[in-house]
Amino acid sequence: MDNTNKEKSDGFVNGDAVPSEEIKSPFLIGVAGGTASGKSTVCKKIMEQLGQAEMDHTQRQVVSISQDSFYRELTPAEKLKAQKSKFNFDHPDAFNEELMYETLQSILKGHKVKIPSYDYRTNSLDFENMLVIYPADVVLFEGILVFYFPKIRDLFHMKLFVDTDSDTRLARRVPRDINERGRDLDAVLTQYMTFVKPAFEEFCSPTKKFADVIIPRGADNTVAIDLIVQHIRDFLNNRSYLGSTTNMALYMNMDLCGNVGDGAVGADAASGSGNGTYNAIRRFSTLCKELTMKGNVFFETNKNLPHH
Ligand SMILES: Nc1ncnc2c1ncn2[C@@H]1O[C@H](COP(=O)(O)OP(=O)(O)O)[C@@H](O)[C@H]1O
Ligand SMILES: Nc1ccn([C@@H]2O[C@H](COP(=O)(O)O)[C@@H](O)[C@H]2O)c(=O)n1
Repeated sequence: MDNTNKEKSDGFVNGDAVPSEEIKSPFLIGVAGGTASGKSTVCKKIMEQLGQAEMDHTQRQVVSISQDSFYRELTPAEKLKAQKSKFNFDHPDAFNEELMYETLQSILKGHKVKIPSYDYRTNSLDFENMLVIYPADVVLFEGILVFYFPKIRDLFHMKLFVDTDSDTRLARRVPRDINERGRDLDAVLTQYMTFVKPAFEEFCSPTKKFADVIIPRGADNTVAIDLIVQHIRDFLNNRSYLGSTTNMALYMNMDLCGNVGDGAVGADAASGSGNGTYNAIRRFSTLCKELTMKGNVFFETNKNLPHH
C-alpha cells in the first residue's frame, strides 16, 4: 500500500466525524486471495487506472486498506515464537476481528479513521506511523482472510478473489519476504510449509465461494482489472443519480447476477433518475458474460446484498 497518508501518532483513534454535508458512505470492496496472489498489486492497478494513485490522499475518491493493519499485538512469548517462524500469522486468531469490524463500520459511516501500519521485520503494529484513511467513495480492503469472518464479510458491497496458483505464489513470496520483510530462505520455507500452506487450504481457499468476482492470474489479468475499473467508474459517475450507496450496490449486484435486465426490479431501481446508469450497466453486464465465457473472469451468482 502507498504510505503517503502516514501520520505520526501516539494512539489508535478512530471515528473522527466529518461535517455532515460531507458525509459519504463508501462502496466497500473486499479483495481476498492467498499470500502473494497479487491482492495489493491488483488494488494498486485499480487505483492507478482510476487516476487515484498519484493524487493527494486527502482528495482520493478510491482508497485501499490492508488487513495487515489488523493483526493483533503479540504477547512477549508470541513475539519470541514469531522470531523463530513458529507463530501462525495465517490463522484467523492472529487478527483483531472486533477492531477490523469497528473500523470498517466507521469507514462505512463516512468517518475518517486512523490505523497503524504493519512492520513485518518486527512482527508488530507500528503506532508511530499511523495511516489516515479519509472518507472516500470507494474503499478497497485487501487481505488473506477478509472473507473469513461472517460479520465482516457481510459488510462488503462487492467481493473479489484473486486466484493465483500456489507455485506462482510461493515463487513470489520467497523473494518478497527475503527482500522486503527481512526473512531468510530457511525461515520463509519453514513458515510456508508449517503454517501458510495448511492455513490457506483450511481458512482462505474456502472463502473463494463467497466472491462475486474471481480474478484468475491476479494482476496479469488486465481484462478482469479493466472490467472492475469500469464498474467502479460507473459507480463514481452515477452515484449522484441513485443517491445512496445501498441503492447503487443493489443495482450493481443485481446486474452482476444477471437480474437487472429481467424485469421490473432493475427498472424500478432506476426510476426517474437512472436510465443512463441502467443502460451502462446492462452493456457492462453483457460484456462480463462474454468475457466469463472466454475464461478471463468468473462472475459468481452470489446474491448477498448489503444489509445496510
Ligand atoms: N502479475 C505479477 N507478475 C509478477 N510479479 C507480481 C505480479 N503480481 C504481484 N507480483 C509480485 O509478487 C509479490 C506479491 O504481490 P502482492 O501484490 O504484494 O501480493 P499480495 O498482496 O497478495 O500478498 C510482490 O513482490 C509483487 O511485486
Ligand atoms: N508478522 C507477519 C505477519 C504476516 N506474515 C505473513 O503475511 C501473509 C499475509 O500478507 P500477504 O501480503 O502475503 O497477503 C501471511 O501469509 C503471513 O504468513 C508474516 O510472515 N509475518
